[in-house]
Amino acid sequence: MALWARVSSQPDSPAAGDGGEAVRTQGCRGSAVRPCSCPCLERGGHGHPPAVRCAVGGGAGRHRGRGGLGLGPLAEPGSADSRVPGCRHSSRRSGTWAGLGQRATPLGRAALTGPHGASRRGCDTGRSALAASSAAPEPGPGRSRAHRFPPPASGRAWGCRLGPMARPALRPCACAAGAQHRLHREGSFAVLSPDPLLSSLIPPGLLSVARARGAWLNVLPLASQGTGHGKQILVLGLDGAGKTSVLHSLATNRVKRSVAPTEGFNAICVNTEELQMEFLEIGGSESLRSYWKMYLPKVLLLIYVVDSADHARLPVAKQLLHQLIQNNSTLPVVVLANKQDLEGAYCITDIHDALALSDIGDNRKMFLIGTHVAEDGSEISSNMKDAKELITQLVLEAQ
Ligand SMILES: Nc1nc2c(ncn2[C@@H]2O[C@H](COP(=O)(O)OP(=O)(O)OP(=O)(O)O)[C@@H](O)[C@H]2O)c(=O)[nH]1
Ligand SMILES: [Mg+2]
Repeated sequence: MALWARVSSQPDSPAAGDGGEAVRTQGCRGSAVRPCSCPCLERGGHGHPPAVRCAVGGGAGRHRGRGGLGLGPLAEPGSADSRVPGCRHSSRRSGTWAGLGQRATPLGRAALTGPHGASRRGCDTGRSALAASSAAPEPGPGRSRAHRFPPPASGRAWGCRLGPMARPALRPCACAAGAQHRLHREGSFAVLSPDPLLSSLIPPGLLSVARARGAWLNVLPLASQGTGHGKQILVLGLDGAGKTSVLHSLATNRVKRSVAPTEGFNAICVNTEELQMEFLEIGGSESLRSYWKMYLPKVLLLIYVVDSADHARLPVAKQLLHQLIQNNSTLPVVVLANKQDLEGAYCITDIHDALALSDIGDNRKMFLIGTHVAEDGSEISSNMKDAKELITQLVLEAQ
């Protein structure tokens, strides 16, 4: 049961679709909805931050039964919904996901959507549904250290992989970009990069860290039509949050869980119909976090992944996120509340509160999306597709 949220953004959000088929939404709105009494929040107790507006998405339209938490002026304000007395709602749809509108308020903005359809019972419902559908075991404490990328998927997003752990010697890359590649030998590992632009993403310090750890780095190539002008997206979050797993899944459209921590970084190129995007994940372990901020000025978008079930470290995740973006008031941020399949996972409302997203979302586009990478090999879930589409739209808008 996907959960997504727009925490705040500009009124001319890309999430605001053209309407199209109707998406039933209902909800409530107010400058200080505390606690919320809308159907999506039956679990109660959490309330909303001041000026948060909530709305529950209906089951029609392209949501296909997903629920979500939309925070921010996703769409133009809508009309009052007579089905929920005293509530207003609005909805617009763009592509495969719908945005819930809001009115800007001085303190913050938000629109929450809960699970759609008959069982509109709040985040717990969504979580248990996910847990029931997940056949994958929870990650064990000792993950393999061998960090491997999946094999090329339809020759598009994946293709080049070099490094001493995988292949002892450099050899010509057989990926689509072929001869465009420049090989860089860095001590015991190799970085393969299709063009100087992508190469420039890699900080020398990070290369050293990776070399010291004997890690092998992956810079996946642009597609053959690559222009060298990708749209960089930074992917950050604490170690174990699921960054690599999410990226694998976004790139291949198949669920592929990572089995080992990222010792340096991963750069992955994802092509959509509209554009080519370069995702750069920097590992979340403590020693790598100092590199995070180096990239913020260079990127169009920040994706911040949190482990929704790792309650103990949410304060750390919050602190790091706030520190990261405190000096950048306009960088769009997409927070992925990952591992929604786990029984103990916080729903996105709780994640919103735990990360204090209303404190950092006033002037920027900010989204909160519940994701999970549950069943290896299966097609990615609809909320992951939504996330991909949202990211694409944000990047397009940021250009
Ligand atoms: N249950 C569950 N496990 C997940 C999910 N996403 C990732 N995992 C598991 O969580 C562990 C960490 O995933 P990674 O993708 O390596 O996390 P990461 O954020 O890249 O971690 P670092 O590279 O160390 O910063 C792995 O065992 C994954 O299989 C998810 O949605 N649900
Ligand atoms: Mg990783």
